[in-house]
Amino acid sequence: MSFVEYSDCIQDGDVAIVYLNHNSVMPVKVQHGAQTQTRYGVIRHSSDLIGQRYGSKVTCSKGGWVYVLHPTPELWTVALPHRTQILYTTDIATITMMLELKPGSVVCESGTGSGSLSHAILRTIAPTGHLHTVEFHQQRAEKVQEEFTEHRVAHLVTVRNQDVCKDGFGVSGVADAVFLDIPSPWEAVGHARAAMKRQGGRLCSFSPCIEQVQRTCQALVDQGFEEISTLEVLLRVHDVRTVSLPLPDFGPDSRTETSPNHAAISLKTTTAPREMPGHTGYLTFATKPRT
Ligand SMILES: C[S@@+](CC[C@H](N)C(=O)[O-])C[C@H]1O[C@@H](n2cnc3c(N)ncnc32)[C@H](O)[C@@H]1O
Repeated sequence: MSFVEYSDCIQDGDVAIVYLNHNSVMPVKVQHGAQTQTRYGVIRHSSDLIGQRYGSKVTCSKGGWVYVLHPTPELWTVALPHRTQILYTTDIATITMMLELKPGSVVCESGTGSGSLSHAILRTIAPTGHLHTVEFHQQRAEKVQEEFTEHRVAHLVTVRNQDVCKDGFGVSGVADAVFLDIPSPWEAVGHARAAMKRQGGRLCSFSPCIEQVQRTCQALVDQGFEEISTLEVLLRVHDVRTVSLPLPDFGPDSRTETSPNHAAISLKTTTAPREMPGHTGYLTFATKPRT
């Protein structure tokens, strides 16, 4: 098992994702002799997990069942232990596309936080890219390093425990893309520029408040970035429902003298929610031109 390579069967030492229902998934470190308690009863790792195929339905001791899934960055995002606010897949998908990430990309990120975005970046840039991620909170930096090792992606990432606004990313002239998710990104824009390749690259900054965006955009202009644009990604989930619509009434038919038609038809359609309490943050993108 690795977050960047698929395996068929569950092995001792893997991190598997136990799916209880759509709103409840949990990561499990698979170990010979260990047990995991769920609301459906106990899962015994040696007999229930090791050697089974990923995707199997496993019956727990109380008779209820769960699915055991191969980890992916998307499942990790909904299962990971939170140490901070995290980015979710709707924003992550847009960030990946707009930063033009691909296998082989070199990326700088700060702060690492709980590593939600980092895992998605690693899957995209594998097998030849590298992520330099900077986190100034020591325990968070250590915990995420431990997780990268358990998820077998540590060879693709360097974690630095330092203040990105004071000390930068620890590399210069190597990054194709930079991502910032810190309270004062404008203080890190100069370091971001220094970390990027001479031939240019893309930058993204995530901020919940528009005042942060304004200060970041000003810093981007001052540092010579171009194509600066800010967007917000809102997910609109449509409800499928059956509606009844009256057939159009064009008046009496003069030839047959029949009365107007008051019939209705019933059909399936979708409706968007009237309100979307979906604000996560603003994504500001910019391009560093070739120097
Ligand atoms: C909101 S979290 C990042 C979440 C992350 N994007 C994820 O998806 O899990 C912000 C992180 O930035 C770190 N941070 C804030 N200011 C920083 C700085 N100047 N240098 C390095 N890390 C910083 C915080 O300690 C925190 O862990």
